[in-house]
Amino acid sequence: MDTIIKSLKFDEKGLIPAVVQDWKDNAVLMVAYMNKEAVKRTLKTKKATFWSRSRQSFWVKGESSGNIQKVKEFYYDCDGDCILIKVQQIGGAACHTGHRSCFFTKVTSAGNTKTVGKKLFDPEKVYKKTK
Ligand SMILES: N=c1c2ncn([C@@H]3O[C@H](COP(=O)(O)OP(=O)(O)OP(=O)(O)O)[C@@H](O)[C@H]3O)c2ncn1[C@@H]1O[C@H](COP(=O)(O)O)[C@@H](O)[C@H]1O
Ligand SMILES: [Mg+2]
Ligand SMILES: [Zn+2]
Repeated sequence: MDTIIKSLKFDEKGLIPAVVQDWKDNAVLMVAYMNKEAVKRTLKTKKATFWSRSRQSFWVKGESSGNIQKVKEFYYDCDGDCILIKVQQIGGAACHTGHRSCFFTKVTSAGNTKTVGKKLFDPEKVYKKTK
């Protein structure tokens, strides 16, 4: 565990980005940040755990929606400044908007934006209390 932590480069705020991919079809689901403790918790519990910059707290993805991410594989890149986890996405959708992936806004070649894919759940219903 400590060897892994030492191989990772955390930024000046103690964070490292983590790309989350679906373990079956490699769809890119979301990007979030981990600190050292979030990396440790993710490896130990096999549940994707991040540091939420907006909430300044640990965030076990799915803690309120139930859409947890079971970690199947854990990678870091050549220079240790980015994590890649392959997960089994419980509930099918990673994004809090109800989309499967956070990357549902496509910039077209003409320079416009287009929403890709459909919502798999209604966030109003899944996240009962509003932020
Ligand atoms: N559920 C999500 C969620 N799922 C995916 N993402 C994406 O994960 C990234 C990190 O989100 P955060 O705002 O938590 O953290 P951050 O990026 O460090 O902070 P910001 O600077 O973006 O505000 C963003 O790109 C989001 O699009 C989510 N971001 C926030 N949430 C919120 O997290 C809470 C718990 O949700 P569950 O984990 O699904 O139970 C709810 O309040 C949700 O609204
Ligand atoms: Mg963000
Ligand atoms: Zn999202």
